[in-house]
Amino acid sequence: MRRYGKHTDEDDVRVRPNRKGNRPRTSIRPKHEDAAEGMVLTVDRGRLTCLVDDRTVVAMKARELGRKAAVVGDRVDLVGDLSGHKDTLARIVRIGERASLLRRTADDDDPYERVVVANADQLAIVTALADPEPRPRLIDRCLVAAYDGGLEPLLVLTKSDLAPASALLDLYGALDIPYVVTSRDELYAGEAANVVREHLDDRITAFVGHSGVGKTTLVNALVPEGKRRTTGRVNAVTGRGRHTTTSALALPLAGAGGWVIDTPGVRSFGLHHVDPSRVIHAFPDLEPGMEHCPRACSHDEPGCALDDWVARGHADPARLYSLRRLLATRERREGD
Ligand SMILES: Nc1nc2c(ncn2[C@@H]2O[C@H](COP(=O)(O)OP(=O)(O)OP(=O)(O)O)[C@@H](O)[C@H]2O)c(=O)[nH]1
Ligand SMILES: [Zn+2]
Repeated sequence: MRRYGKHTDEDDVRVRPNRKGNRPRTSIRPKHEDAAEGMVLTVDRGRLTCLVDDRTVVAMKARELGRKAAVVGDRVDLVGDLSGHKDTLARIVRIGERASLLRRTADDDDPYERVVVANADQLAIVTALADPEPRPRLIDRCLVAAYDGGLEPLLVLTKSDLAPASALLDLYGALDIPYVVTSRDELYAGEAANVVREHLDDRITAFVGHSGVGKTTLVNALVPEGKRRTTGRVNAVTGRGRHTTTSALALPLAGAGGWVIDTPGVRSFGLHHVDPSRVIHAFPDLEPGMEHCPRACSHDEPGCALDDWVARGHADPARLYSLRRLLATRERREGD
C-alpha cells in the first residue's frame, strides 16, 4: 500500500493503482457493527452532510476518530439518528480508505494542508479562454495536484466565444489530457452540458477553477434543477453570504450515475505537500528512464538520465519538457 507523506495525519490513503482498483476499505476493525454507510456531500463548520441510502443525514465526527477529518467524497460509517429529520445529528465512526485525495495547501510556504476532495476519479480543471485570462501556471499546478492525488485530469475550456482554444491546447498537447471546449451559445443551448457529461458518466469528478471562469454555471447545467447550488445570496438568518462556497459540495449528475463535486474558486493552488515521484508516476513513458538518474535527482539538472532517455528515442522530448514544466510549478512564483 502506498502511503501519503509525513505532512499528513491521514494514515490510510493510497493512490488508486488502476481504474478498477479495490473498493475502499476501512482500516480499523469494526466496532459499531450496526453502522450505516454514507458518503460525505459537504462540510460546514464541523457539521457533515452525508448521503445515507437516499436520505440526507447531518452528522458530526465521533470523538474516537481523533484528529482525523472526514472530507467531501469520503465514504463513512455512521451511527445514531439516521432518520435525516430536522435537528437530528448522527455520528461518523469510521472513514473508509481513500482511493484518491485531492489536496492543496493555501500557499507553498504554509505546510497546513487543506484537503479538498476524497475519492474523486477525475479532476476537471475549468479555465476560461478569456475574462479572466487563462493562467497556464495555475492549470499546471492543478495538474500536479491531480497526478499527486491519483485523479485523472480533464481540461474544461470555457468562453470559447471570447477567444480561441488553440494556443492553450498546443501547450497541453504533449500531455494528452482529455479536454472539452464550451461557449456561451453551447451553454444556453444545453450542448455544453452534453459534451462535458460524456466525460463524467458514472465517475466522480471534482471541478476546480479560478473564480469567474464559469464553473458554477457549468456545474448547475449538469445537475438536476432542485440540487443546483445557489450563489451570491445572503442567508437571512445567519447573515452570511455564499457560505457554502467555503466547502466543496457533491452533487448528483443529472440523468446518469456519477457525481460532480463543486469546489470554491481558487486563486492559488499550493503544492507544499506534493511528492515528485507521484507526479512522475503519471508519465509511464519517462518513468523507466529514471533508473540511471543520480540519487535524489530533481530531473531538471545536468546528469539527469532523462535527457539521454529521450535522446535515444524512448520518449517524446515534448513529454520531458512538459514533465519539467510541471515539476517546476512546485516552486512558488509571484501571482501563483
Ligand atoms: N462569454 C461567456 N460567458 C460565460 C460563459 N460561461 C459562463 N460565463 C459567464 O461568466 C461569469 C462567471 O460565471 P460563474 O459560473 O459565476 O463563474 P465561477 O467560475 O463559478 O465563479 P465563482 O462563482 O466566483 O467561483 C458569469 O457572468 C457567466 O454568465 C461562456 O461560455 N461564455
Ligand atoms: Zn533525473
